[in-house]
Amino acid sequence: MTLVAGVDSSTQSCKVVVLDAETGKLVREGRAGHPDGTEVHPDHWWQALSEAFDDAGGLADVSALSVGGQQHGMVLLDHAGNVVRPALLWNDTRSAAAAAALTDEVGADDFARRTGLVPVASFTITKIRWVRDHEPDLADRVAAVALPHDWLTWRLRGYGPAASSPLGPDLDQLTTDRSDASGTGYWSPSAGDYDLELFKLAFGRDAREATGNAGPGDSGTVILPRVLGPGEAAGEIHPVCFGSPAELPGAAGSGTLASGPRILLGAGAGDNAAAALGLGAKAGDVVVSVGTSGTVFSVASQAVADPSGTVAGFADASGEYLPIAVTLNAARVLSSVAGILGVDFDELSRLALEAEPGAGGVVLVPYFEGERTPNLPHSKASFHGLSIASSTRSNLARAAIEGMLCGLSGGLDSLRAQGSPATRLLLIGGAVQNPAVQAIAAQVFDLPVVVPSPGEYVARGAAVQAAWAHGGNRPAWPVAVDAAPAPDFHPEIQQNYLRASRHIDPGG
Ligand SMILES: Nc1ncnc2c1ncn2[C@@H]1O[C@H](COP(=O)(O)OP(=O)(O)O)[C@@H](O)[C@H]1O
Ligand SMILES: O=C(CO)[C@@H](O)[C@H](O)COP(=O)(O)O
Repeated sequence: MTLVAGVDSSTQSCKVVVLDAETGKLVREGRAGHPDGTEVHPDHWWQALSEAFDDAGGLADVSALSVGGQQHGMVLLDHAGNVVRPALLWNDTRSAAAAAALTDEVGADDFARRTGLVPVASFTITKIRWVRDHEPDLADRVAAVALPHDWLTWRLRGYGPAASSPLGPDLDQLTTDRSDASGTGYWSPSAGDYDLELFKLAFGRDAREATGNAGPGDSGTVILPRVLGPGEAAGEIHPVCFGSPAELPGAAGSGTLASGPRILLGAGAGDNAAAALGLGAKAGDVVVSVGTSGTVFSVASQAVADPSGTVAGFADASGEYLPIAVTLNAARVLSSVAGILGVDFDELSRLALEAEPGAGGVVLVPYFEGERTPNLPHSKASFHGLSIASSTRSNLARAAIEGMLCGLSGGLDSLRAQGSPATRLLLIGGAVQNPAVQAIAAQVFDLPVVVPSPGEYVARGAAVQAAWAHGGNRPAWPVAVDAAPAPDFHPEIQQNYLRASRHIDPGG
């Protein structure tokens, strides 16, 4: 049996799946946690990756692997391959003013036409502008800008700081893929190329794409990862990328990596594009993921440019496009409200299902972390419609789930407005295991809802890339369905939510 592996280096944790390349059947899996916060040193991801490999029983029998990961996180490297500062993640909103400035300088229409995006604080381009303006000494040291999956792939191939990597700091070996490049704000899905003018506008320095050939760096020019195509390989895992076998962090799994056969490394992908691959999403499928972020996306044959910025026009990992709307407030809304109520997730679910659709008029606009769609980075969460009679624990629990899903339902409407056909909705992500989330999704979305069997679909999509790079063809593994809650659309839930949203204080 040929085995392939996929990684999801996500916001809260690192997950690894090992699958049968022929059938896509799960053979074993592992995971390790990431630290909290919107600013994280990439070394934590590296450590978690090593632990997750160990937890998954090592990679000795694996033929190929690929890395999916959280998008947009800014990893800055100097000439010696050192990380210049902790990465600013997709949910770090400090660059909101930089986003507004870049939008003013270029114009929303032109930005959308050139990159498929209108800047919000999540996108990498706003983060490099923030560093230019707030940390100029660090900005001067920057020799390359990468994303989380790019950096992990580079490290797995054996590159990194001289003291802690077998092959040293060759920045020209950095790679990425079109799905993750399309979330930077300086890569064009329609042109299939970097927009180096935009990079220079944001960071004040020239940039060029990595060549893949070792050579002397050109001192002032910033290197951007070489963009690999679908099915392409980035290289191979270096047998001692985690250090010499004796120094490995967690001997068993990493030790087998050091002594095992060569492992091909796929291109990797942004997590949402990887999930689309893992689900085998087709035209008409709309994927809703409820993890740290809330995302609603579909696979499209044409690049999307929405000058309102509601839909981001990413590229996907199969050669097509991935229109997407993303909220900052998803699974953590449920943990926050469960914390307020002093209950666990099971009890939150029981309470929410006890209340009537519409939660007795109680609405939670859940902007605990500010918001990205709509672009309200400084806003805060607020409950609306509370009366003595309606202020019950059940209504508060239901309002949390309804509010979280209504943000995504607005995204679905915007995807449709951009031309995405929508015939069914596939529900994935950690919070979807909550029965109330599944049942309430069937009331908030006006589409048949399908819940694929529980699984790490981002990691699975990365494994699709690994199998594709290894065997030369994209595998078509089946996806089992776990549940299909009966359609029970209640339009008043969204109407009440929209009414309450009009009263939001933008803050700032
Ligand atoms: N039964 C549940 N009910 C609600 N939320 C849950 C439940 N199980 C897990 N979660 C939440 O799902 C999130 C993890 O989902 P995941 O998709 O792995 O996130 P990410 O990919 O962003 O790291 C956590 O915030 C966790 O609290
Ligand atoms: O910002 C985006 C996509 O644009 C997020 O989807 C991140 O990619 C993080 O994903 P999770 O870790 O929440 O899965």
